Order: sequence, then C-alpha cells, then structure tokens
Amino acid sequence: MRHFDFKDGELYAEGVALSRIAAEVGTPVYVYSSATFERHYRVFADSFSGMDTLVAYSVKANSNIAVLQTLAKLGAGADVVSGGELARALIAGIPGARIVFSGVGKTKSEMSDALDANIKMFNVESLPELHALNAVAMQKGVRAPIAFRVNPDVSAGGHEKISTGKKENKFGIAWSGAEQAYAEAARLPGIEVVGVDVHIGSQIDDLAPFEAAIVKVAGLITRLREQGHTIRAFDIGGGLGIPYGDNGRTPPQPSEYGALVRRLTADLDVQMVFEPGRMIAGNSGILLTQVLYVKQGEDRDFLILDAAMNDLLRPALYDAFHDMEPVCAPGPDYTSHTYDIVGPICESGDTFAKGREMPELSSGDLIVIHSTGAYGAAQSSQYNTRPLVPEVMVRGDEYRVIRERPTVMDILKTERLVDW
Ligand SMILES: Cc1ncc(COP(=O)(O)O)c(C=O)c1O
Ligand SMILES: N[C@@H](CCCC[NH3+])C(=O)O
Repeated sequence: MRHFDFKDGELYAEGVALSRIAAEVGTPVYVYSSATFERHYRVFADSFSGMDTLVAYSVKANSNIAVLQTLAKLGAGADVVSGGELARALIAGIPGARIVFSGVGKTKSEMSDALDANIKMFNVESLPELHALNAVAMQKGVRAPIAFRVNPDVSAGGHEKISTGKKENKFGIAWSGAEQAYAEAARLPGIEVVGVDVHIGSQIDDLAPFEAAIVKVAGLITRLREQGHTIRAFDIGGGLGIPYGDNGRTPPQPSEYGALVRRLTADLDVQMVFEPGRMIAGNSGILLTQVLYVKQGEDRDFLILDAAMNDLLRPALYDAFHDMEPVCAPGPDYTSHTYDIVGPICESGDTFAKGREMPELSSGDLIVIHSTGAYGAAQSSQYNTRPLVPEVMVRGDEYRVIRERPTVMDILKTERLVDW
C-alpha cells in the first residue's frame, strides 16, 4: 500500500495533493504520512507478537515531536542519544520506563536528566562512562539501570560511514573486555546491571549479520548469568534496511527479521528491545522541492532545485540514492532527459543525483525526493544561512505544519555582534 501515490495525474500524500502543500507552505518542505508511520510501526511490532518486547523507536532518524507523539500513541518507546532527544521523547508522551539512552559520550548532566526521568536503561559504552554514571546516581541516592553496549566485531556491510559493529568502530565495549566490564559494574553501588545491548550498523540488507550478532550475544548472556549477573533485557539495536528504489539488494521483510529473532532468542528468557529508526521513518516521508532553473552546461544539463545538501545530506555524505519524480505525472508521449540534479549551495558535493533520467522539466516544476523521512530533516543544517525546512504531517485529507520555517531573523537572533 502506497500512501504517496498518484491521483488524477498528480502526486498525493494520503488525501492531500502535494501541489496544495507547495502552494500553501512553500518549498522545500518535508511531507510525512501519519498512516505510513503507523503502518510501519505496527508491521514491525507485530512481527514479534507474543514475545516480551519493547520497540524503542530511534529518535535520531526523525525527531519531530509530532512524529514521536504519533508513535507514542501506538505504544512505542524511544531510543535517545542526547538530553535534547530525551526532552523530545518526554514531551511527546513517551514514558521514561520506555526510554533507553544510547551513545558514546553522554554528559553527566544528560545522565542526571535521564535518571530524573526514571528511564528504562542506559546503554553504557565505556568504563569511564560507567564510573561517571555511578557517581551521578550515587549523588542522587539511586541506582542507574544499565546494559553494556558490546561490540561484537560483526561486519554488517553497507557504507563504511554507517558501520558500527566492527572493532575498529568507536562504538561499544570491546568484545574481549565485556565480561570484566560486567564484573566491574557489579561492584558499583550506583549501578544495577539489567541487560546487554548491541547495534551493528544501519541500512543492513541481509539477515546474516543480525544472526551472527544475536548468536554471539546469546552466548555472552549465558556466561554472564553463570557469573551471577541478572540479565533481563537484550537490546539488539536498530539497523534493518529499507528499499530506496535503486534496484539494489532488497532488505529482509520485518516478518523475516522477526522470525529470525524469535528463533534465536526463544530459550533466552529475556525481554527483547529493538531500536528501529529508518525502518519506521524512511519511507514515511518525502522532500518536496521545486526546480529553480534548468541550466545547460558544456556536456550536461543541471536541474537546480530549491532544496540543497543542508536540507538532505545523505547523497552528499554517503553517495546515497534517492528516487525522484515530478509531482505532475508526464503525459504518455513525454520526452525524457538526463540531468545532474543539484542544490544551490556553494559546494560541488551539493548534488542529489548525477546523470539521472527524468521527464523533461522546467523552472517551477515540483519534484519529490522519496524515502527521506529518516535522516532527512533530522540531519539538516542552516549552512549558507538557509533556514531549516518546514515539516508537514498529513492525516487523511488534512495536514498540519509540525515544524515552521524559521525566518532568517530567527537564525540571527541567537548571534551577537561584538562591542569591543
Ligand atoms: C544505537 C543506535 N540505535 C538505533 C539506530 C537506528 O538505526 P536504524 O535507523 O538503522 O534502524 C542507530 C543508528 O544507526 C544507532 O546508532
Ligand atoms: N544517518 C545515516 C545512518 C546512520 C544512523 C545513525 N547511527 C543515514 O542517513 O543513513
């Protein structure tokens, strides 16, 4: 079922024409389908039905509070990596008991806020962090529930910039040091060991790395229990890939992933925690942008859009492929044309696609960049003093602006001229 689809020759988000959003809100603009967010969450959660699980949506993928609120209503928890994301999750109505805190560099003030919120678990990534957390918890007279994020040295494939589970990556406790780390944690009065955590990467299109990581961690859980630790939760992170429409490998269905997890953890007697981000958000959103100019170069033509790498960084950062199409379906006898599709920023890397075949387009035409609900708006910046792009959420025939477009003055008001 597609919630971004053509009706009468025009692309719609659910029941709302994208041309209407462009006219009323302006472009560029991120447009999300609430029905798609809900469907993805349900499909994912349902693939573990009957199991003891917590689906802690990874807030970094799309952290808009209306998105979090939509998922909170379905019972989602949250995986947060900063005090800011923690605040977002709480404001959106996700209870502390359903929040896990990941990340290699939590500050003491973030730890303090998370303890005040009674979060479910800190995923601790180093011994110095463990000691810092112990100190903060002792000061408050509480015990911080922890899992260690262990680094299983499993290769998840994909782009090197999003690999996290290899020993050369900065993430997690070295596999060889995991048992000593648990022994150390058990000695600290401000720490309560509750689980084990692993996250091996993102946009993973194969079940084999998940299987390798789960088998390794299951063995570790057995050994830790023999050593007297109470392990109630097994957090296997996120990472399940989505189709981006590039005819690349097709990632496993959530049901296949669910069946694998069910089979490998059946005898473990743990609550399984998941941190899906992209799988929930990626295909729930599009970036709606307009052609500013069509420019003829020496040996190629450029489509210059009003969206740029500051709005959607993935192509520049990871050479990521995103499917693009015009909002108005071309007539049956249209001519196609090959373009380099670029933004207005003063960087050659500000390129969404090279040599992309599109129907012939002209200035003012609207284009959709698909699969940008995850790591789109969340990774945007104001580079070149371009205000952050607004975000819109569609529900049936209605839409709401869920992030306003700031003015340039909104940006400038946080800066100061010096008076010396
Ligand atoms: C610790 C952690 N959990 C969850 C995620 C979400 O990953 P994904 O969006 O691939 O599901 C990430 C990002 O890769 C992460 O670093
Ligand atoms: N931001 C990346 C993935 C990294 C996920 C965070 N650990 C992307 O757009 O694909």
